[in-house]
Amino acid sequence: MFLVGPMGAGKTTIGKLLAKQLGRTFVDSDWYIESQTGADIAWIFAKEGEAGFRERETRAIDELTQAPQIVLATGGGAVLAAENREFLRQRGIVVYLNAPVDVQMARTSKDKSRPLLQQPNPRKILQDLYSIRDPLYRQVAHIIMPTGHTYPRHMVSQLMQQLNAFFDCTDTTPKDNKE
Ligand SMILES: Nc1ncnc2c1ncn2[C@@H]1O[C@H](COP(=O)(O)OP(=O)(O)O)[C@@H](O)[C@H]1O
Ligand SMILES: O=C(O)C1=C[C@@H](OP(=O)(O)O)[C@@H](O)[C@H](O)C1
Ligand SMILES: [Mg+2]
Repeated sequence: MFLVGPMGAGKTTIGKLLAKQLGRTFVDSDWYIESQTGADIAWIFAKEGEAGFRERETRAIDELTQAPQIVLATGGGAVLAAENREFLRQRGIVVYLNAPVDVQMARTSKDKSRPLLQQPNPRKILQDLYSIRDPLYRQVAHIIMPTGHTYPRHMVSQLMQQLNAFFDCTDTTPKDNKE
C-alpha cells in the first residue's frame, strides 16, 4: 500500500495509523532516505540540491516498493519521475491523499523541515506544485481520498472501507472457489 499526495496531506500520519490497523510494517520514504544517508532532508537539499535528493528518492522508491506487505508513505514529489510512478503503480495499491492548498498550508506552516517551503511565499509554492502534481497523483492512484477536515483516525476507517471496496471490485477469484 503506497500513499502519495502533497506536503501536509497526512501521508506520514495516516500511513503510520493504517499500518498499525493492518498489522503491517510502516516505512516513510523520507525517513528511509535519511537513515541511508545519515543526514536529514534539509541537509541533502542544501548539499546536493533537489536533483541529488530526487536521485536518492528514486533509489528508495525502487527498493521500498519491492518490500513485501509494507505501508509506504512517499514524499510529495515522489510522483515527478516517470520511473517512480511506474514502480508505484505496478507494484502495489496507490492511494492519493488529496488535501486543498489551504489545508496543506495550515499543516506545514510551523514545520521547518520541508526545504521547498522555506521561501517568502509558501502558499504560492504549494499552489504551483499542486497544479503540476495533481494530474500525476491522479495518474498513479488506484484510490483517491479527500483529506480536508477529517481526523486521522476517521481517515483510516474511511480508507479501510475504500480498500475493501477496491478489493471486492478487483477480486477475480471465481465464485466457486470462495469461502
Ligand atoms: N487528517 C488530519 N487532520 C489533522 N491534522 C493532520 C491530519 N493529517 C495530518 N495532520 C497533521 O498535519 C501535519 C503534516 O502531516 P504529515 O503526515 O507529516 O503530512 P505529509 O507526510 O503528507 O507531508 C502533521 O502535523 C500532522 O499531525
Ligand atoms: O513535495 C516535495 O517535493 C517534498 C515533500 C516532502 O515530504 P512530505 O510530502 O512527506 O512532506 C519531502 O520529501 C521533501 O521535503 C520534498
Ligand atoms: Mg511525510
